[in-house]
Amino acid sequence: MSTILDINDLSVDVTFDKQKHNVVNGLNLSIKKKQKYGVVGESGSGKSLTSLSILNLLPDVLSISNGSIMLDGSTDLTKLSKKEMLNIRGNEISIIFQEPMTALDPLFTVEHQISEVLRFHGKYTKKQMKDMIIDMLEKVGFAEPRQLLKRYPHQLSGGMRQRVMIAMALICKPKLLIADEPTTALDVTIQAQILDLMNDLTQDYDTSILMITHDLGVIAETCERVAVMYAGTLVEESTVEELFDNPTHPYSVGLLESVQSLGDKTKKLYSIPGNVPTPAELKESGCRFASRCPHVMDICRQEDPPLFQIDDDHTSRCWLYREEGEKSNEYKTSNVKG
Ligand SMILES: Nc1ncnc2c1ncn2[C@@H]1O[C@H](COP(=O)(O)OP(=O)(O)OP(=O)(O)O)[C@@H](O)[C@H]1O
Repeated sequence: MSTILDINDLSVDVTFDKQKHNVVNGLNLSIKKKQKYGVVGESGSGKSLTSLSILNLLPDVLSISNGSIMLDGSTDLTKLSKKEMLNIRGNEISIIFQEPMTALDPLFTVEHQISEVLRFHGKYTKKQMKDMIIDMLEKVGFAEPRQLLKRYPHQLSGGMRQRVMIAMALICKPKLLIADEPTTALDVTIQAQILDLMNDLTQDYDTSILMITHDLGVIAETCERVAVMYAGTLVEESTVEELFDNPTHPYSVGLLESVQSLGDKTKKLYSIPGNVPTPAELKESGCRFASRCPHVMDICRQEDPPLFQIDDDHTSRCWLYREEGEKSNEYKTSNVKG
């Protein structure tokens, strides 16, 4: 399978009090065509900044300090101007946010907002646009799409608004859909419907998904591969099945434990002690998880762990796996994607 998005050694910095602090650190991710790829981590792990970097939507205080983001092997998105990026957004890459009201304009009808996307990216007559919009609204599950055309966002429920967002995001059949916490604001029953819908439609359109979430349940439901992020670094990467069966990084183990304890009423609710360090709290070197890790060793506080190869398809940024990394002959930081 060829690659649709290749993030290479991406670093993002934030500037405050005239100082630069690192918030995404040497990130490597590769999403294949038609693949559903998840990025999971607690609040503050750098997930959203990764998706905003892809779309050149970083706020002014944040900037990409290193790396490239290749779309379809040929276009480095970090090199595009805001204007050039407008042609990519909505057409080749679309994004759905947690709260559709941030993306939908309260002043315009559903029909107007979806036609804007079509007007920007194609040359269609009014009649063609209307037909395409009705067809798309039907695909996202509206039984009476014509009745929806003249409605305003505030006249819709949260689930309906998210369906409209999905219609807007997919109407140009993008190569990649970034879904940033797309169901977090919705009721559990609606969540499942929206995830199913995204799964089905992206399959029909051969669209890859980058799913950004703090919720491992969402990853299990929708994704094939997963990257676990912590304080701006990728700490573990594998298939979703492998992460659930054989998590290696102590942070991933903690995340999984907190999900499992949710489902087991006999167990006390588990949460990983402590918080993700803020950019200003990060140490110069050493593992970023060291202060919360139950297995912390001296080396963890001194040296940045590289990504160790656990097996062919599984990497983990933890000194506990140094031996496995050496055995598999991959313990060369220059050789491993990190
Ligand atoms: N506009 C901003 N100004 C300053 N710092 C920021 C800004 N946005 C994010 N950060 C910092 O960057 C780090 C990563 O933020 P990011 O939003 O990517 O995390 P996240 O994993 O997506 O969490 P969340 O789910 O809460 O959005 C955080 O430590 C945050 O403090």
